[in-house]
Formats: sequence, structure tokens, C-alpha cells
Amino acid sequence: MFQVCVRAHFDAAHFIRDYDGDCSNLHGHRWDVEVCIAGKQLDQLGMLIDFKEVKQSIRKTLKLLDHGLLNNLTFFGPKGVNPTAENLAQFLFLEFKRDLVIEDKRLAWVKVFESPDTWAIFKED
Ligand SMILES: Nc1nc2c(c(=O)[nH]1)N=C([C@H](O)[C@H](O)COP(=O)(O)OP(=O)(O)OP(=O)(O)O)CN2
Ligand SMILES: [Zn+2]
Repeated sequence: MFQVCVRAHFDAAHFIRDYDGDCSNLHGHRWDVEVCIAGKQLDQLGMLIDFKEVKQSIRKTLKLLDHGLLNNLTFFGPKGVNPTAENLAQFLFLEFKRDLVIEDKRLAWVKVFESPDTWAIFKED
């Protein structure tokens, strides 16, 4: 089994509703995002998937979030879930899964770093 992973980042603000502490105030992060695709079969070039393909898809999605307020997205709005690293990892997983054409491969996991020392991972069971 191979895994091909790409890292990208974006900057965005958020606040965590009902949080007992500073994180309920509006503040920003540089969010680092890692996306990994898994599969068994390499192509004739020896690639599971071209890094370029993955980067294009990720950059397109992250551009929509860059310099924005995550709480403004419906997913993280008043009727949605809080924009924690965990929920952001799930949100991005669903976005990438919809956008990436990966045929015989699968989206293995998405990792979201809120800081160099703190991160969350979402993957399907
Ligand atoms: N499991 C999670 N815990 C927390 C999340 C999260 O997304 N998932 N988010 C936050 C806040 O967004 C906050 O910005 C980060 O808090 P913290 O790590 O405490 O940040 P500090 O810069 O204050 O860290 P120090 O090391 O204490 O300076 C909170 N928790
Ligand atoms: Zn935060």
C-alpha cells in the first residue's frame, strides 16, 4: 500500500462558540493541511497520483477559505458545527473527496494543524 500526501496552508479566523476561554473570541491561525491518498497500484511512471493533481485540488478549496472567517461558512454557522480543527478536518475531507478524481485509490485522511504542536485528523472508518 502506498500513501501520497500533500501539505498546504491557508490563513483564516475563527471563534469557538460556547468555549469557556479565549478561543471563544475572534482570532486567527495559519492552518496547515495535509491530505493523503492511498492505493496499491502505481501507474507506468511509478506514481500513485501526481502531486500536481492533488495540489491543484487542494489549493482550489483552500483559496475559498483563505483570509476568511470560518464561522461564516454554513458548515460552521450557527446551525452547523464549531470550526474546531477536528470539524475542519472533516469539512476538508468531504470537500476533497468530492473534488478529487482518484478512481482506484481512496482519500485516506486529512490532517489539520492549528499550530505546529496541535492537530486533528479525520478519516473514514
Ligand atoms: N481539540 C481541540 N481543542 C482546541 C481547539 C480545537 O480546534 N480542537 N481549538 C482551540 C482554539 O482554537 C485555540 O485557538 C487554540 O488554543 P490553544 O492551543 O490553547 O492556543 P494558545 O495559542 O493559547 O496555546 P498556548 O500553548 O496555551 O499558548 C482550543 N482547543
Ligand atoms: Zn483557534
